[in-house]
Amino acid sequence: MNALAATSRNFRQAARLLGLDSKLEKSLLIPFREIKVECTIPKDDGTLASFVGFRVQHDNARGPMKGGIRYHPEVDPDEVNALAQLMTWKTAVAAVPYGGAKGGIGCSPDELSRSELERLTRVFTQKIHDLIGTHTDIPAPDMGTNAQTMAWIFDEYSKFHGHSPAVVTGKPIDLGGSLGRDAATGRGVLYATEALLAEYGKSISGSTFVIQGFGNVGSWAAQLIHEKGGKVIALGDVTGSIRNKAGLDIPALMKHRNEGGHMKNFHGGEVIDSSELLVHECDVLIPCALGGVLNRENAPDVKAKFVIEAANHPTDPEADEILTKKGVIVLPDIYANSGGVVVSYFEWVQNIQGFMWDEEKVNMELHKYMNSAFQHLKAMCKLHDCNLRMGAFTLGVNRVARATLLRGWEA
Ligand SMILES: NC(=O)C1=CN([C@@H]2O[C@H](COP(=O)(O)OP(=O)(O)OC[C@H]3O[C@@H](n4cnc5c(N)ncnc54)[C@H](O)[C@@H]3O)[C@@H](O)[C@H]2O)C=CC1
Ligand SMILES: O=C(O)CCC(=O)C(=O)O
Repeated sequence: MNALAATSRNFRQAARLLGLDSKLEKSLLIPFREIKVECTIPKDDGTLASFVGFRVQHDNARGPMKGGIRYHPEVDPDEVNALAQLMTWKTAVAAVPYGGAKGGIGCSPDELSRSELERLTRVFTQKIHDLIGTHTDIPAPDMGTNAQTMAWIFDEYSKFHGHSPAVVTGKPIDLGGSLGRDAATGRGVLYATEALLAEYGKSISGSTFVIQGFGNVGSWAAQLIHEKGGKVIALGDVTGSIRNKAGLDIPALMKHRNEGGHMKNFHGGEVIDSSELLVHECDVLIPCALGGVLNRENAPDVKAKFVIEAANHPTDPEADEILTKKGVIVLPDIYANSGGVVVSYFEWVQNIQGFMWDEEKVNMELHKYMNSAFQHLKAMCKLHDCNLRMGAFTLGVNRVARATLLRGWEA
């Protein structure tokens, strides 16, 4: 089942639990707007290269649409659509005043030079600049993009609309980025994991972790878990996977990666086959890379007691059922990885106010938002006698449905 079918299925299940009117259900599912643009750039060698860029704006009942931009070869319209829909429920679960959107360009960022990436980002921005905006749709980083990408979008957009730092979040600090945004998704994952483990009388320091992905989300999650005394015993990325039963030295691994080193060349761990990573023995498994990595093939072999969905849509519905039957507790993406969009909201607020918060305030507010969302999520699980995924979906969908009904449809 592809990401869109899976996300829509979860939405429909939640709509049924909430007893939503079928017409409202249909209207909430259809995206507000789908944008597809051709982006042609001259490569450094003078030849032309064409790419397809997407932005799906799913819903704006609760506020301007919000969501990242992904650069990855597997970006396709259905996936972007699913990710945009997830953003609508995620911003509602997090209780930030936004709707949902997502964008992407089908490309391999590792195979493009910095200047090619800059040209591609600027062309994409030229094609969508009149459809995004501080109070319309606010992009942010996702897989394959980063603060530099956001700086180029901000600069290109500002050529058309004047100085507009709040049109994107996840910017470099020097351009109005928020302190703490770079770490925010990983930090949110830490707070969410702490809240979940506490329900079972467990803690970070007494647990072992396996992490897939060592980019923005995975490396921050690993570092913060390591600082809290958690033992990261296996870790993998696109360059390979490693393990160390005594716990990997995460700061040393960060240094190794920052110097361009591949996983398999890191001396502090034993190389394992990447197919072993997700089924490795551990207390907590944290996928922080691609979607659909937990599926019916590997789910029966998962040994973790908890799965924290730091990636978007890492568990397909078949795997979800298998894991539930096995008694594995899955903390869903629309709550677990919401720390990024929460601090994006703080960045947007700071840009609009023209006032910068210190990092302590950012982290303290993030903690409050993550804990409050967890309490609301638990309450929905109790009310609807459902698992955490349905608890999160009913929480998010109900808030968006209420906002939609209050706004009405009169022309
Ligand atoms: N950056 C953010 O603030 C947020 C990101 N997310 C989600 O978190 C996930 C990761 O995003 P980022 O860390 O931002 O991306 P990133 O581009 O910084 O890092 C991606 C990581 O995934 C690894 N990876 C890629 N393909 C892989 C494969 N086949 N097997 C194993 N590892 C692989 C890469 O090596 C890299 O370590 C995505 O699902 C994204 O949608 C969710 C919320 C916010
Ligand atoms: O920070 C944001 O606005 C959105 C981040 C994102 O794309 C996500 O949460 O999946």
